[in-house]
Amino acid sequence: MRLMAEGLSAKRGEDLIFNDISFILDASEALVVTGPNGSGKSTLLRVLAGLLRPESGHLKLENGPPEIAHPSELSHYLGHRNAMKRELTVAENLSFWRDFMGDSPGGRGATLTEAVEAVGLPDIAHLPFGYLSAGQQRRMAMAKLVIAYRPIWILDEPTAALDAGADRLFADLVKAHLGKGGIVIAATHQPLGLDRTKELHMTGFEHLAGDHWHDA
Ligand SMILES: Nc1ncnc2c1ncn2[C@@H]1O[C@H](COP(=O)(O)OP(=O)(O)OP(=O)(O)O)[C@@H](O)[C@H]1O
Repeated sequence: MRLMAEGLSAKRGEDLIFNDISFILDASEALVVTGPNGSGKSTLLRVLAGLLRPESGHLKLENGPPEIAHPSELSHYLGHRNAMKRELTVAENLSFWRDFMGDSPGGRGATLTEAVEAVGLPDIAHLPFGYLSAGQQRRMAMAKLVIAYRPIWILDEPTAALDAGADRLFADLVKAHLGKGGIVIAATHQPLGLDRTKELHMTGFEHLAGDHWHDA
């Protein structure tokens, strides 16, 4: 599978936030999007997730499932907010997401037990989401990534509120996903602990895109 962004630009209100962004990601590749506050990282991720229409340019998928009209149909999007109902239990929230998202062709999501174990919190799925600490809430939001199978993960500041242990756990989840041929695009101010990533540095109109492979 190959995900290609060609000449993307996006507006917020009347303002052009970024212009002419292109990249190519093959299976097992990660793109880390960096840049100062307000440079357009979240806006770009929302475009990639199909939540915001680009002003110009397009996204293309090569060698993907034939029935897919837009790459967003194969994507998980984890935004700044966790998108979980505070009044429902963790188990109810995750079950909702599993049923709502369904699995993309070519894979199967984890069971509820496997998903909460994957984020290191096997014993609190019966609690209302609102009872959890900020870090526990973020970890449970990550469990959404594995409870329904999606080959493309789009992650906005995924490790905000996480402690060092959860950082490592998250890096392991991402590595496992890449190891199975997944694609990851993550906006972050902190290193994700990945060995090799492509990097896109956003600076408003003057962004630097390229194959900057980093060794950890
Ligand atoms: N809904 C909106 N309406 C109008 N302008 C917006 C909207 N959302 C974001 N913007 C503007 O778009 C620009 C880019 O914002 P964006 O959230 O994409 O930046 P970012 O790089 O993700 O920032 P941060 O590192 O602070 O999360 C900012 O100038 C912001 O004020």
